[in-house]
Parts: sequence; C-alpha cells; structure tokens
Amino acid sequence: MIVGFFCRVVLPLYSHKYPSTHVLVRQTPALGKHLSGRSRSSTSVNHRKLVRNGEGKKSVIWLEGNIASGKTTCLEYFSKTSDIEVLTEPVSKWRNVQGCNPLGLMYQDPSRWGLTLQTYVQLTMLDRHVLPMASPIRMMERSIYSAKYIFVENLYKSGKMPEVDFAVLSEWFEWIVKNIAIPVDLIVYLQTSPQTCYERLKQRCREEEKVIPLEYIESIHNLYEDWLIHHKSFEVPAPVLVMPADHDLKKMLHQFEENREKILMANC
Ligand SMILES: Nc1ncnc2c1ncn2[C@@H]1O[C@H](COP(=O)(O)OP(=O)(O)O)[C@@H](O)[C@H]1O
Ligand SMILES: Cc1cn([C@H]2C[C@H](O)[C@@H](COP(=O)(O)O)O2)c(=O)[nH]c1=O
Repeated sequence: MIVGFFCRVVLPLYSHKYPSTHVLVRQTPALGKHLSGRSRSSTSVNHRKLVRNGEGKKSVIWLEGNIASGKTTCLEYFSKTSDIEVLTEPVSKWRNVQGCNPLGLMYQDPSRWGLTLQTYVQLTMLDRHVLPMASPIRMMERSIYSAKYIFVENLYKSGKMPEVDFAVLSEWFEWIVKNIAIPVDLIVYLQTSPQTCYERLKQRCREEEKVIPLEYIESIHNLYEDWLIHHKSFEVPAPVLVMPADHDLKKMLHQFEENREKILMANC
C-alpha cells in the first residue's frame, strides 16, 4: 500500500536552513495593495461577499504548519486563555464520514480518492470559517486556503491528482473565496524542519499516516515555505507571524507565552 501512494511521486531534494530562535512578522506586499490600516481585518471583505454582522472588532488567527508540527499543542495552550475560542481541524470527520474514512482512502490510493478527501476538507473547513464567533478572538487550525494551496497543490504537482479533479476543486475554491467572507487577521506559521515533523508524526502514530514517508513531509514543507515565507506561489491573505517550532515542548510553551500579545492583538 505504501508503494501505491508514493511510487510515482517525484519529489525535490530538501535543502532549507531554519532560523532557530527568533520570530518574524511578515506583511505581504500583495496584502498592502488590497488592504490598508484597520481594513486588513475581518471587516475588510469585499462588499459583494456574504458578510456577517457584528464581527468588526473580533479577530481571527489561523495557525498553519506542516503535519505534526505542533499546531494542536499550541491550540491547547491558548485554549486556556479566556476570551479565545479555539477551532481544531475537523480531522475526526475526515476519518469518519457516515462510516467511511476518506483520509485513510486518500493515503492508500491518492489518485482515486484525493478529490473525495479534498472536497470534504473544503466543505468542512468552510463550515468552520462561517461558524459565528462565540468569543472576541478565534484561533483556528489551518484554513480552506492551506487545504487548497498546500494539500491539493501537492496532490496535483506530484502527479497524484488528475487534471480534471484539480480543475473542479479549483473552480469550487475560487467561487467560495470570491463569494463568501473568510476573515483572517493574522497567520501564525509554526516553522519546523521536515525531520522534526516526521519524528513527531511517528511518535503520534495515527493509523492512516503510517504510510507517509519523509519525502511527503518535505513536499508539504516546501509548499508552505513558498507560500508563507518566499511569497512565490499564492497570495497570502494576512500578515504572517513565523514561529520557529523545532524546539522541545518547554521552549515552545515559553515561546507561545512570549508571543501572546502579538498573537492576541492581531487586529489592533
Ligand atoms: N515541541 C514539541 N516537542 C516534542 N514533541 C511535540 C512538540 N509539540 C508537539 N509534540 C508532539 O508531536 C505530536 C504532534 O503534535 P500535534 O500538536 O498533534 O501536531 P499537529 O496538530 O500540528 O499535527 C504529538 O504527539 C505531540 O505530543
Ligand atoms: C488540511 C488537509 C490535511 N490533510 C491531512 C494531513 C494530515 O494527515 C491530516 C491533518 O493532520 P495534522 O496533524 O493536523 O496536520 O490531514 C490532507 O490530506 N488534506 C488537507 O487539505
């Protein structure tokens, strides 16, 4: 089964270096063209979109990062803060929709099931994005954007997703982001080395993910870096706070605390 998923994938060699201690906030050039001052927040959405009322002062943070980079651990830490609601990724749904497991099927045969999984990921992510906010601050694990720009892109670029599947998903995605407000004020990127994620992934030992080789994690890493660091692939919809995340748990918790203000004051 491992062969079924990965044998035809041609992957680039991994050659990045990682900053180890400091945290960077990046304002994207593309963002500046569209947004200015206060308007970069959730209130800035195109008037043609379906805008939700009463959310002007609220702030939405997306937590992005590779598989097993420590997103859930970070969310757990911030979930203890009052006035923050935390939305984890709906992975349990991806593992069980009406008794079927699209995540497992995708890892077994991505060409056959990639579209199925990614259609469901797109739907369940959208469902998360449009959920009315129950607190002034929302921290959300990943986004409909990373599902498309990282995971769909990876399936397509690695030759695992047929062109027609990619075209259909792309049209759905474009329609959604054009017509539905997807607010975001800050993207926090947990920047890890693929090796770190690979080790954490093995330690976590999720059944469906046992077939994942290091090369897959490297591809996801490169797509994240091209998007959020090098700005080489797709528009970045909010400023990016880069948090080095190879450190042990103690240091990571310290780093979360150090950056608390920066993260929680995202729309000020
Ligand atoms: N800083 C860290 N050092 C060592 N292990 C970690 C660290 N952060 C998380 N882990 C462990 O790595 C695995 C993946 O972490 P998790 O938070 O679930 O990542 P993600 O949500 O990004 O997939 C879990 O077993 C978790 O306990
Ligand atoms: C968003 C997204 C995720 N996946 C896969 C990748 C992982 O196996 C899980 C998510 O786990 P994580 O520890 O939170 O990274 O889902 C995918 O295949 N496609 C996607 O769009």
